[in-house]
Amino acid sequence: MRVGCPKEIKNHEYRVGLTPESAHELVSQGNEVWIESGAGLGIDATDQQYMAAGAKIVDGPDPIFAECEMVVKVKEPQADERKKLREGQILYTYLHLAPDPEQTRDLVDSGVTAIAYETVTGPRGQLPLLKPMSQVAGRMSVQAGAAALEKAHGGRGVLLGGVPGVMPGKVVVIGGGVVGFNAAQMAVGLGANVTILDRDPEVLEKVGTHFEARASTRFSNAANLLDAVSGADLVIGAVLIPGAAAPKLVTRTMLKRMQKGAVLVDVAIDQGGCFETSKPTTHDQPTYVVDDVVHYCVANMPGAVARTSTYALNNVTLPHALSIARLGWKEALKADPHLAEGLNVHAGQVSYRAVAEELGYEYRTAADILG
Ligand SMILES: NC(=O)C1=CN([C@@H]2O[C@H](COP(=O)(O)OP(=O)(O)OC[C@H]3O[C@@H](n4cnc5c(N)ncnc54)[C@H](O)[C@@H]3O)[C@@H](O)[C@H]2O)C=CC1
Ligand SMILES: CC(=O)C(=O)O
Ligand SMILES: [Mg+2]
Repeated sequence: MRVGCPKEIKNHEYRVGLTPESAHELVSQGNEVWIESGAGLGIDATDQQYMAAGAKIVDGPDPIFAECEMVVKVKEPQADERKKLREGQILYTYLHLAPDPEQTRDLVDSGVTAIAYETVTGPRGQLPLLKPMSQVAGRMSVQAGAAALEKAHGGRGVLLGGVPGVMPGKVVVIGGGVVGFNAAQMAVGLGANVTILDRDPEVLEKVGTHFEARASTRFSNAANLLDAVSGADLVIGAVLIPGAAAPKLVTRTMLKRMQKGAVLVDVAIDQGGCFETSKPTTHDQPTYVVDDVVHYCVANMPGAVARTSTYALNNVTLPHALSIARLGWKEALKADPHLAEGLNVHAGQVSYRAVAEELGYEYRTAADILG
């Protein structure tokens, strides 16, 4: 198969869909790999390294979208990229369609076969292609929140770890999955006072057993959320209902009860965000203020630590890319029901239930498409 990898064009997105090592694996299994010149520069992977791996370097993204059977990326295709997608082409990348009606419409209109990293499942129902980026974003959320808490950045001037004789900051993590667990690890490590809320008793038990007295757990309902966020210095939004738009758990009314200069980091922003007042921001301008509360809502947090993130991402995306290239998308999805969960759009039809329901499309099951 001819597999192409364009340079990412989202704001401050330095990751790349294929590392030279991944390109080499694809080439050594008999595939052709086309890389846009400069695509790897964000991680210091040069065109020469890709050529040494057996890839062909092309100028600009157009040859890749025009001539490659599969396009491998990191972020959802931006409007300019979507215009270039073709019927029958395979797009393999993060999509986050439920909160994004424009992108969904363009993918449906293009006739592309779009496989979303974030909905591919693992044998125990986990999301293995989302996991490494959630680990990164969870860990980063505490760094981002700690910086935003500084007075010069609009925050209330609290050091999360405190100092001897002065109380530490209060960190509230909503959702104890991968992002939440990693955020809690960092916040606990800094010596903050940490509370994790989730509505899944098994998650509460796992997190409670792991952190023991170093963090508190609370069931997530409206009353407990209001109580927790109203006393918090930093609130991290880390909920997920796979493939669906995030529930708005912290309402505008709750926000008004928060402390002046408190910080919200909404990691769930790529699924629309779990605070009513969240809207996506970029690494260029990561924060804004509503009702005296600082909001950080960057939808591609891992892009800022592109070296760590690109390698962590390629570790989990490459095996499926290899099987799609070897078998073709249809046989690869038939052979692996977990990969089939990644099919979101095919030939003008939406094949992921939560996306179809959220955006009002007819839903056609992947099983039906695969025949
Ligand atoms: N902004 C960014 O750059 C990035 C964003 N993300 C996003 O972060 C979000 C979280 O991802 P993961 O941690 O991997 O998901 P996960 O599935 O591991 O964890 C989500 C947790 O939310 C909990 N939850 C669901 N409804 C809840 C509620 N009403 N109250 C409290 N908890 C609730 C679930 O029980 C689960 O434990 C996703 O939207 C993901 O796409 C991930 C990586 C990067
Ligand atoms: C998961 C995701 O959206 C990201 O890594 O940017
Ligand atoms: Mg994202």
